[in-house]
Amino acid sequence: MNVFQAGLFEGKVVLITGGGTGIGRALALAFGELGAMVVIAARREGPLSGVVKTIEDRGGRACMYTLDVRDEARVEEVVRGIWQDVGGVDVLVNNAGGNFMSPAVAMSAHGFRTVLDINLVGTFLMSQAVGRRWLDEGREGSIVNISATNAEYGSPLMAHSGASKAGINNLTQTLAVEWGGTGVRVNAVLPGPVRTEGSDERLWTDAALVERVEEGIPLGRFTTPRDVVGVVVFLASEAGAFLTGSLIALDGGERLRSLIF
Ligand SMILES: CCCCC/C=C/C(=O)SCCNC(=O)CCNC(=O)[C@H](O)C(C)(C)COP(=O)(O)OP(=O)(O)OC[C@H]1O[C@@H](n2cnc3c(N)ncnc32)[C@H](O)[C@@H]1OP(=O)(O)O
Ligand SMILES: NC(=O)C1=CN([C@@H]2O[C@H](COP(=O)(O)OP(=O)(O)OC[C@H]3O[C@@H](n4cnc5c(N)ncnc54)[C@H](OP(=O)(O)O)[C@@H]3O)[C@@H](O)[C@H]2O)C=CC1
Repeated sequence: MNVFQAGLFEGKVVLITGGGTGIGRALALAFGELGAMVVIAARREGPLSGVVKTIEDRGGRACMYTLDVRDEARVEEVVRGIWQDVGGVDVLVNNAGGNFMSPAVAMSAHGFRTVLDINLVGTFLMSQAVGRRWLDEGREGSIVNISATNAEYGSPLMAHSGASKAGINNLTQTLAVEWGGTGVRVNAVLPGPVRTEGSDERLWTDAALVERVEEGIPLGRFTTPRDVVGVVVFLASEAGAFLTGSLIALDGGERLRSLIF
């Protein structure tokens, strides 16, 4: 992260959902190193407290809330608590997400809804709870949604995830238009495949599949959490001040692989 100025987010509060593991953890540690007050929120206390401790051990500031992004009442309670405890939020990263592999014909309606609820409805609820306060206070803010390249060109074995991420892309652009007048920016990053705790357990379990996918990526490797950090920090910073409604694919060209024959 040393391409970014030290103290870039000094005085700013950055709220990251799903900040206890994977991409969210990498984001939390990076924003902590850049001086932000980092607030992380997810269901499990264990991973969250580990990240808070690491940030504090490195001299940064952080706190945590347990919440399920599908629970509207709890989302409102947590966001109200954040406003009381640390004075508000400057950057919201909607990173919490769920996925599993299943052919569409075998997927239960509950399984489909579960992923839609976490990814799309959760992103809406968090954005609404934070955005309402920004609009009421005339306060500027930046939302970065973690989408995925499976939002585009179909999403075999991940019908729920692809549909939810396509919804996130559209929601990103709608909120960018509705809220732009008050200085609220809303953007999305679309990573390609990333190796993380959650995805290794649920998606990248087959070594042959991983190898095949990796071979098809023009830049020759999976996206890393560090790649995601660079783009999210850029979008949330002053360098991204004129970007809103942007959907940035971050996949080493993986989504274009079908163009090579
Ligand atoms: C280009 C690359 C594209 C990749 C894009 C995106 C990648 C990622 O998102 S990776 C992130 C992976 N991390 C996670 O998924 C972490 C969070 N995940 C979870 O908590 C669970 O996996 C969850 C999504 C299933 C949600 O958990 P929970 O709320 O506890 O839901 P249930 O366990 O009660 O299950 C609900 C429903 O879904 C069915 N189901 C769950 N897993 C599977 C599976 N592997 N195969 C088929 N069906 C599954 C489950 O059976 C329930 O349905 P019903 O049985 O009909 O009740
Ligand atoms: N890995 C990949 O290949 C890709 C991932 N992405 C996206 O990146 C984001 C992060 O995923 P990744 O780091 O890989 O996976 P992880 O499973 O490591 O992280 C997901 C995080 O979301 C939290 N979470 C899940 N469900 C909920 C919920 N209902 N309420 C609150 N928090 C929740 C989890 O914490 P807890 O269980 O404690 O709630 C966990 O910390 C997701 O949005 C994912 O879709 C996008 C493209 C590719």
